[in-house]
Amino acid sequence: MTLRIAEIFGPTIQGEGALIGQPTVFIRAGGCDYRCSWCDSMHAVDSRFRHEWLPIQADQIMAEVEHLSGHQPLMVSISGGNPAIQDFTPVIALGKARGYRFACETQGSVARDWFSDLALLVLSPKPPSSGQVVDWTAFDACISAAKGAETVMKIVIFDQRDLDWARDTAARYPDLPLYLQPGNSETDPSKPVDPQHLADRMLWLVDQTVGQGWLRPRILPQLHVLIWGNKRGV
Ligand SMILES: C[S@@+](CC[C@H](N)C(=O)[O-])C[C@H]1O[C@@H](n2cnc3c(N)ncnc32)[C@H](O)[C@@H]1O
Ligand SMILES: Nc1nc2[nH]cc(C(=O)O)c2c(=O)[nH]1
Ligand code: SF4
Ligand SMILES: [Mg+2]
Repeated sequence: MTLRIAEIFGPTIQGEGALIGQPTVFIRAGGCDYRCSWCDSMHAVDSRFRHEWLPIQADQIMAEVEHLSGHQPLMVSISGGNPAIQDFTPVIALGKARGYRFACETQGSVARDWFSDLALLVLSPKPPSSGQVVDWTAFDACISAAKGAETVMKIVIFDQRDLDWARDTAARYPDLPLYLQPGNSETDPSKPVDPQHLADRMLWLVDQTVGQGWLRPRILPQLHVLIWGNKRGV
């Protein structure tokens, strides 16, 4: 069975959320059931890039991960696109047998049995600014599919409306650790990011959460964007 993979890269550091700073290899699956207006990974979403998504077998994927990591087991993040539209069971089984651990980033629109094989499931429901509408039944099915696997929620915030939405969403899931990250409005890899702009976005988000007495979320920037801008494969 083959999977459609847009890119495999690393080791780099996890730039977002619960595992920020942790050495990680990324497997970016090709294809997504969403079209977020601000998606920073359209090369793994838009079918215009489909010819770049290699059909590749699970053992070839793990061979590349092992090659990149010098055969040192580490955290592997399965992202995309939406990796949940494909079956990563064999990749995770091969990797775990060799000591690798797996995290997955998904928007929570498709539940998979293999979520329970993960060390961490990152569910990132999409706020109004994305232009997408969350199917909460599917989202709840993702939480159930994770079974015992650690599950966190990470929400991207562009504006006040997103923040109000995140507060309501967080209240529905009082037991999920919650991460907020400011949205990056410049996703063109050929354009530089302005570090002061990113800092200003963080400042606004901290002011509007912690500053207003909402102390539940952890608020983190995209560390990889601070380091490498919108460069691909980092
Ligand atoms: C590219 S997505 C791929 C995984 C999955 N489709 C999802 O959205 O969770 C990985 C993470 O990047 C976030 N993301 C995408 N575009 C972004 C942007 N412009 N600014 C900040 N975060 C962004 C997503 O919300 C998600 O948490
Ligand atoms: N360094 C780094 N950290 C990340 N965290 C989530 C990413 C993603 O695109 O899923 C990502 C990515 O592309 N690079
Ligand atoms: S769900 Fe994720 S990969 Fe798909 S369009 Fe939205 S941000 Fe991009
Ligand atoms: Mg990314």
